[in-house]
Amino acid sequence: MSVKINCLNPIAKCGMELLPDTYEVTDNFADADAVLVRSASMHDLELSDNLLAVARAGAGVNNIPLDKCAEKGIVVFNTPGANANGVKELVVAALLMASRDLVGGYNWVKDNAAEADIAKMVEKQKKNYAGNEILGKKLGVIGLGAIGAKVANVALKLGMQVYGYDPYVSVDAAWGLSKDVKHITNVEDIYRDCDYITVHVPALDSTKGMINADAFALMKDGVKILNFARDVLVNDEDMKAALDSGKVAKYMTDFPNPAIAGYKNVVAFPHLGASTAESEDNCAVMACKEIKAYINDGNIKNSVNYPNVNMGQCSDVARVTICHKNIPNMLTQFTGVFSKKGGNVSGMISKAKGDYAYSILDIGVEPTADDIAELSAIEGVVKVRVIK
Ligand SMILES: NC(=O)C1=CN([C@@H]2O[C@H](COP(=O)(O)OP(=O)(O)OC[C@H]3O[C@@H](n4cnc5c(N)ncnc54)[C@H](O)[C@@H]3O)[C@@H](O)[C@H]2O)C=CC1
Ligand SMILES: O=C(O)C(=O)COP(=O)(O)O
Repeated sequence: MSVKINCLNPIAKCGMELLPDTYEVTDNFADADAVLVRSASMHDLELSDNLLAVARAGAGVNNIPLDKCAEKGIVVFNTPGANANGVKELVVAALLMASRDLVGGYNWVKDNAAEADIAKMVEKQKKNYAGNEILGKKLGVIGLGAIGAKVANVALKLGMQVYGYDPYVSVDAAWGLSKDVKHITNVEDIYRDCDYITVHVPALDSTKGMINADAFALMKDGVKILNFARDVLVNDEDMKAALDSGKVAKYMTDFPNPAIAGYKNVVAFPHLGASTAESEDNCAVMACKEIKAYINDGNIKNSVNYPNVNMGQCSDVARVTICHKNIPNMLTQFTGVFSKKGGNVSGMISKAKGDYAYSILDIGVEPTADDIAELSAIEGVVKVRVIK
């Protein structure tokens, strides 16, 4: 079995090295069985019928057409938490940079580096770059997933009072969260009370533009906003008005766009959150393991559009996997294809996620082309694969 992998972004070598020798890298997207991607947008790409899987080496999947992939039986993975520490550390830097005018001070020194009496000038100039401390200040964290929980915990260690809001927090993330984070159930309490607000939610229809004029109206004057999640979470025009009025003292973001890049009191970075050697390695390793487990054994871990399913390795004659719609009466139809010719189904697992489901069947007979055609013809079946 030869498997063709296409990388839409560079993927760290230590991940690629985990792929077996039977895998080869292709530059041709249309030819690929599996795709590895970071932030490259896939929305305008034609998805071929042979494409089985996409692994996003990272967290956010807003660059991938998830529904279109599900409809074509393309399983999309991400790498939960693999770059969270990288982002957390950059957010800590941003918290400090929002408080001390490191950028202004640094630029002043650079501009005056040739002055012979610079050491003397510094003592006169420094008042222009004075700031405040974060100790004792209130930080609101919106979204307590892999990144938000880490940011909340480290901010407590830096002496901040931390307010956390996440109505859908996972059990894992909640376990990792310090009990000293104040549990907020109405996001407006964060807007009203906090000196710093940081957002760590995915870009969804429900979160787009959430930081807008209504939210600013509730906030303290001089609030500092940190956005290391996605630019679309913030309404740019409302942000510019809030910066103009002084409602927002600083907007720290990893997502510059033409509307806010270069705007007064905006400090923007070129999407650096996950750009550390450690995060890139962690994401690549997790993504490549996910692809290998799916392509070689049909097992799904960390998918965002199909359910997680693990049936280990096949010890019977053959394994057939089926991506299908989450509708009644599918399993009896699947087993029927094999049982009517005396084929024993020795193992079966089926799980659903939203409108889609995924089933694995281990069987005691070699499936024929007719069997596969029969399975594929069942209404609601999206993709059938013979693994072994
Ligand atoms: N700057 C960068 O380089 C990076 C940015 N990101 C961005 O950060 C986001 C978060 O990443 P992770 O923490 O790893 O993801 P995660 O999936 O672990 O956490 C997201 C959290 O947001 C919560 N959430 C969803 N809707 C919400 C709402 N309306 N209000 C409050 N909470 C809500 C979820 O319940 C979940 O706990 C990603 O989706 C991505 O957009 C992620 C990694 C790197
Ligand atoms: O993981 C994420 O959501 C990120 O934003 C990181 O993006 P990147 O892999 O650095 O292009």
